Amino acid sequence: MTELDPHNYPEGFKAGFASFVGRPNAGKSTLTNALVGQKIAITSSKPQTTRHTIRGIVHRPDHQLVLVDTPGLHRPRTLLGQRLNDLVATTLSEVDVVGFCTPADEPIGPGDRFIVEQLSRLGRTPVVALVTKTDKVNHEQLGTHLLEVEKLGDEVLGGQGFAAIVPVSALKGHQVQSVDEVLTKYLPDSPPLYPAGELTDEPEMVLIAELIREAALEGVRDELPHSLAVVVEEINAREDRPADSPMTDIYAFLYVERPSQKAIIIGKGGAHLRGVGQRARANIEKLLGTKVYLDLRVKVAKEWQRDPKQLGRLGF
Ligand SMILES: Nc1nc2c(ncn2[C@@H]2O[C@H](COP(=O)(O)OP(=O)(O)OP(=O)(O)O)[C@@H](O)[C@H]2O)c(=O)[nH]1
Repeated sequence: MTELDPHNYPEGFKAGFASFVGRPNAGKSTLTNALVGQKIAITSSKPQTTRHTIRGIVHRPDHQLVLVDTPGLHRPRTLLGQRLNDLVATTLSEVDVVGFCTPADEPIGPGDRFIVEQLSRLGRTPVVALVTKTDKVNHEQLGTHLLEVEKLGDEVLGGQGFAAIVPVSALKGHQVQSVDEVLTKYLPDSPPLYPAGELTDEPEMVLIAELIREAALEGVRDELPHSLAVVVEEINAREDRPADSPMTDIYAFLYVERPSQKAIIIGKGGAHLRGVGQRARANIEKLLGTKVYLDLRVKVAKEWQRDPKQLGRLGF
């Protein structure tokens, strides 16, 4: 990685913000990770795991692209859904370019149209279509999908349609570079916005909560898809540790809506919760680079998805 000093950067340097939107599961987090080159956003095979705006930062010698990973844009159903959509709208009005992600292996549907309609209200912000997961289709299918995407852009975005259409496979690393180049075209001339080496500005607490939530949902997603919230209460560096072997103590609560869900999270004889602790700890140790002691408590918070006070307390 090239060291960049905010006061001393190459002439013509560009820096700015981009955001990926698309239906749940469209591949936004995976693309963010592929661009940044390290696991930052949380990916999963089930929709709507990304609740927070997590930024990945792409550092290159001549530009810096700050990615804002938004939750799946969708029609609001619960209050939580409404908050997510507000978050998406606020985020999108502040970025330099939007990447609309649509998976190559799924037909363009009403969900895509709904999202592009929302994007058409953004005014001057350019929208680039990113056709994701191209490794899952053959050339012919890809061609058909690209034409459909073009048609959608022309119909909904008016005269110009999408600013560009780029096929990409984040999983195979195919065309990831092109996505970076196309998005960078729309960034303003600017000094670097973040120091080199910084990959995300999301507070550690939120990243850790996401890692615990991801571990907790493993194996029980069908039973608890949206009923789980994780709050990290405390992160402390353990005192009296040798300098070459630091340890971090982390205390977190897992909130579910019903006692039956608490039983699922804890599992028979505590087996599920033990597994959650082990999986989450391994990932948190990678994130922090220290050994971790993880204390997890499960609590029932009824109907938290619909209660504004609870939502505020849980950080939404
Ligand atoms: N084959 C293939 N699978 C992919 C690719 N990109 C993402 N996926 C898979 O698609 C699923 C969803 O990917 P995510 O990156 O979590 O999707 P997302 O849009 O961030 O999802 P939400 O957080 O629900 O909005 C995961 O199982 C990924 O492994 C790709 O390029 N090729």
